[in-house]
Amino acid sequence: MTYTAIVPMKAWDQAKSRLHADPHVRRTLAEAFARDTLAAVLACPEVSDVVVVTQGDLVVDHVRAAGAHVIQEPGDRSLDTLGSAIRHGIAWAGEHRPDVPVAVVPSDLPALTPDALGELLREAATHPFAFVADANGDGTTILTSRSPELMRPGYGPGSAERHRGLGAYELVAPGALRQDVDVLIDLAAAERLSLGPHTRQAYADLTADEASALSR
Ligand SMILES: Nc1nc2c(ncn2[C@@H]2O[C@H](COP(=O)(O)OP(=O)(O)OP(=O)(O)O)[C@@H](O)[C@H]2O)c(=O)[nH]1
Ligand SMILES: C=C(OP(=O)(O)O)C(=O)O
Repeated sequence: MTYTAIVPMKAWDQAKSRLHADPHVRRTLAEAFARDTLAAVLACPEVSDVVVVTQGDLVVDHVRAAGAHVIQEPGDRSLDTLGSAIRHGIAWAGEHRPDVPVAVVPSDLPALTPDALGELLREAATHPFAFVADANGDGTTILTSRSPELMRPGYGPGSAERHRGLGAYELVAPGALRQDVDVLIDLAAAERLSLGPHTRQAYADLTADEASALSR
């Protein structure tokens, strides 16, 4: 069973505001999380197409070179920007791969690995609609459905409860699939699990001043 993966990816200079870091550090980390997440999704044997939805020009160049499809979000979007980005991805899947299962994979999972994702997607395929709660338990990382038509994204604060309410089955998943990075403490938790190579390098490359400002 293969999947269409939909990866929402904010422009790197706009992403990860809750890290409360210097703009250069924030952008560098956001880019590294996104590159590691995308590399893991592209290398996952259960994924046949990867669709990245973004407004970022640099993201577009990287994503095309990496071998994924790109959907550029229109500028005039509703307030629910993550939801509308995902809906663009679902529309692509509905048009091009209507009978293929779908997985939404946010681009802030730097500990994600192709094998862990593959195992999860095989388990998810036994449920019409399913989700993975984030490491805190209140949010959602990965959301899956057996077809684009069955996908009901409810991302945003408190989304685990919302996805349960929408009938999604809660998948048991290892930390690598649950550890999104929203705030600094999440980065330390992802490091304990094992960071992807881009994030490991970006973290190691922080100057002593940047690292100490980040942890303050
Ligand atoms: N294409 C697109 N992706 C988004 C949008 N909002 C969030 N995302 C992506 O969805 C994932 C989960 O979103 P968040 O955890 O809120 O990440 P974020 O918006 O970068 O972080 P904050 O600025 O701290 O809210 C991240 O990988 C983001 O890149 C959006 O408006 N458009
Ligand atoms: C988008 C979500 O949350 P966060 O921004 O906290 O990752 C979510 O969990 O649905």
